[in-house]
Amino acid sequence: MDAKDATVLKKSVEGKTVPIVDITPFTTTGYSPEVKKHVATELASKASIDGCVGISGHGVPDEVVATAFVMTKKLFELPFEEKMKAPHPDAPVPHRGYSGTGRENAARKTETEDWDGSAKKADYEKLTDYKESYEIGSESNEVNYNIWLPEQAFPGFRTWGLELYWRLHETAMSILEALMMSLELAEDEMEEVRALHTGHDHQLRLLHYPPIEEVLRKDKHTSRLGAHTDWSQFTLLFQDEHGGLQFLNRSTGEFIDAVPMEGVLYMNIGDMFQRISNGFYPSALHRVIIKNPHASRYSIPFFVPPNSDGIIRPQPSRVEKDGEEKYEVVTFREYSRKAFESMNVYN
Ligand SMILES: O=C(O)CCC(=O)C(=O)O
Ligand SMILES: [Fe+2]
Repeated sequence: MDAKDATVLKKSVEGKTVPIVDITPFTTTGYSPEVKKHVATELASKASIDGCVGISGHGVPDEVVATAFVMTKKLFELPFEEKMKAPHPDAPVPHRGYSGTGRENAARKTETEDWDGSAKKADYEKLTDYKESYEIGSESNEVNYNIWLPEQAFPGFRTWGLELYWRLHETAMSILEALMMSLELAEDEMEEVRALHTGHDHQLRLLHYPPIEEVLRKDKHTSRLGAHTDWSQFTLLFQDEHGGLQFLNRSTGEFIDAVPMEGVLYMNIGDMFQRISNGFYPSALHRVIIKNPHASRYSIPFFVPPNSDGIIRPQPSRVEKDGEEKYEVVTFREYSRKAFESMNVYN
């Protein structure tokens, strides 16, 4: 890609937005297979373009989402010393607890995949994402075990976090069913994919992006969140009213807005489901730009990775349709270890 193309890639298009699909028939009982098939087909046509789609009818009540943002804000408003009572370790595992600003560099992972040939490696090396985060998982995950604040530091936080985790698990599994139906997988293939999801491997992430004036005072090598793909199967995301999340329009090379809308979550395909689907669904390149520099921005992604021993292979019926196997078999453990190492900034 030459320098001119790279300029285009960095531009975003005003007015063009991410498509929306209503998945109510997958989150509510009583719908016929024909109706579900109709939704799955719509999902296939919309989400296969850029690997992203807005989802309504996802089953998470508005009040639950509103409370989630109240709790997230309260968490990050705690004094730094309090938040550091649940520190993320200086290691990839467990990927849990609180990370202060400047620890991650999401674009670094993607840059190694050469999405933008003009990117100056030295600049990427210096760049850090200016955000703070807190990761929550299942209490039964013994590898990625939770790192909690003491109860008195934030009463009710732990109970709330786990409730939200399991609520989002339900939605995620409904979306998985829709995705599998959209790929027309055989029943044994669906069983193989379902078996990758025991429920204990998701990652609920609470995110805070501070106002930008504060960022600029501290360091010029910062971004809200550099362009990257997720390594999950797929990711669900709620963002506040400030917006800023964008996905790459693969045909034009421009980024399009994921506009905040009540009742809509954004779903993006990650590296693993790109492989499972033999490339039918592309892993979505996304970033967070500054829409309102004066305000804090909050978002809540829910990553849906396969379990860590999971073997990820393009499903045979897709390979047969495509006439070639586009990806080699990988284990999620090895894939995610490499991805995590490449994007973390250790002191
Ligand atoms: O904050 C957002 O809207 C995006 C977060 C994200 O892409 C990530 O954490 O991987
Ligand atoms: Fe992401």
